[in-house]
Amino acid sequence: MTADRTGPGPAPEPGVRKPGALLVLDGVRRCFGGIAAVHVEHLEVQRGTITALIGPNGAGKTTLFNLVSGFDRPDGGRWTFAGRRLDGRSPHRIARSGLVRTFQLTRTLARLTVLENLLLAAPAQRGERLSAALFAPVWRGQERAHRARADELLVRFRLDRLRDEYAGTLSGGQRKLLELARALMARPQMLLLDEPMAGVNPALAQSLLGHITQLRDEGLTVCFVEHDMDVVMGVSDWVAVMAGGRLVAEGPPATIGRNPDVVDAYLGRRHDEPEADGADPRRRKGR
Ligand SMILES: Nc1ncnc2c1ncn2[C@@H]1O[C@H](COP(=O)(O)OP(=O)(O)OP(=O)(O)O)[C@@H](O)[C@H]1O
Repeated sequence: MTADRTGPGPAPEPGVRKPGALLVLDGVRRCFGGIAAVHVEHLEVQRGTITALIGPNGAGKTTLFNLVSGFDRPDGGRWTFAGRRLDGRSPHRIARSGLVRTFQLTRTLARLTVLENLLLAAPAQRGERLSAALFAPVWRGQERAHRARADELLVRFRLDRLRDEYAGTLSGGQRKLLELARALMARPQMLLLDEPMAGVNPALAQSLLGHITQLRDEGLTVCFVEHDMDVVMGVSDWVAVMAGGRLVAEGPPATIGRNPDVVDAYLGRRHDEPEADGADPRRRKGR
């Protein structure tokens, strides 16, 4: 289901209920040294939308991503994905449920080729288990399917010419495309992207944004952390704002840009107000 981006949507209130919510968080808390880095009472992510998660440095955005994807453990709370409880599950189980988070290429992955990176990101192969020696034809069929999926993604992201290059030789933007392609090997329902545009040149950033909206149009749900307000306002259907670990506002991008609480807590000025020097305020970073 793709969200209706033209008709009236959910009210712009923190914690608002949404039709077709895919991810639903309740009372999710994480403390470091007695201080709550995250304390989200209620948050729903609507299926088939692009949701930007914004907030000042230290607001808790990355910690929230780590919790939801199983890479960190909460001190309290629960969340469901497509109606299934996922709190307490391992990152592997969560990814298998269809909720996948991208990571920057590690040094180890940089020493593998682009194609190897994709094949390694494929869902666990049954052939890896000893008992599966009995099922060699099944395993070979799976491997063929993974290769076909990798080829499809290499073409989609225009990385096919680079398939045999070491990932470490790619440009910043090409690495981001590879990270996206790796996440898509498992055919997820929802992607969590942490600053997908960081370190990407403007031309490739446009192409990356095009890919993300295209994936949304095909039914994928995307939630991304971003500091660049230009990107946030240009690409997202919905914006959730965190400050001090809490969800302080949410709404469509235009509404969020005019929300006085958000302006105070984060943006510093109204999104649609010109700066004194005449520069477009959307060029300002939220940092
Ligand atoms: N492993 C950790 N140990 C101790 N404190 C942590 C840890 N991880 C995060 N924090 C603290 O939790 C708070 C939230 O950090 P987090 O990185 O989630 O914020 P953020 O919104 O992603 O910030 P940024 O935009 O700068 O990436 C910060 O005060 C941070 O110092």
